[in-house]
Amino acid sequence: MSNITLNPIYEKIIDDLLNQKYSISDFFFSSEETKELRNHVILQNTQQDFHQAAIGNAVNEQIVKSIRGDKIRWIDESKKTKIEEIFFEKINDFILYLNQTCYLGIEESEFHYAVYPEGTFYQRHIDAFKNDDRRTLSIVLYLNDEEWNDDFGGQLALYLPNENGTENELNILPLAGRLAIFDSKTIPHEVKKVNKPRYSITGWLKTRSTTSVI
Ligand SMILES: O=C(O)CCC(=O)C(=O)O
Ligand SMILES: [Fe+2]
Repeated sequence: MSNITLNPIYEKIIDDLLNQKYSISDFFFSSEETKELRNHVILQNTQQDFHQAAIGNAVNEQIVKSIRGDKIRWIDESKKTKIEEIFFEKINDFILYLNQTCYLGIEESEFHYAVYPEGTFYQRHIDAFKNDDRRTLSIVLYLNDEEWNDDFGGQLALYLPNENGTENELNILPLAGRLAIFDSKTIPHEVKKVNKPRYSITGWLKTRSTTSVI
């Protein structure tokens, strides 16, 4: 650990994750980087490269839409553009830091762009799949414009368990450049209905599977 330079932004995220299983950071990416990623996602969306997001192996589109209405496009890290390269450089540096300081054993990551058209939402859920326990940390970077407020909806609601069995609902506004990170296996969450298009990059840091039989 001696050759790791202490990074205060990463340290704050790690402290939060250890103490409360989620962290909200407004300083991970610069406003310039956020703006470029935002322009990129808007341009791609106009080129209609996005498709209706699925849920597990559900096939009925009407049922899927009653649970989640976002449209997504997976990012291929091997074909990254200049701004995506900056995104992955920062994320991969953070993964290295997590592995070196917390021994998390992150071996893989996956990210997609997401657009929530007006009137859509994502009902309460947990990100880890029942038959695949590799998703460890969920990461969402919001790419909306600066003046997003409660009237626009689209809050990320985290449902945080209390010791007495009740839970607290924490509502997070999807502000430009805001990074939300939370435990993929234990934190139920939802995206409240949006009143105007909402843009983000969502992804997961994954460990080696502990359930698969080789
Ligand atoms: O966009 C968000 O705030 C959360 C998205 C989400 O929960 C998901 O894609 O699994
Ligand atoms: Fe989720």
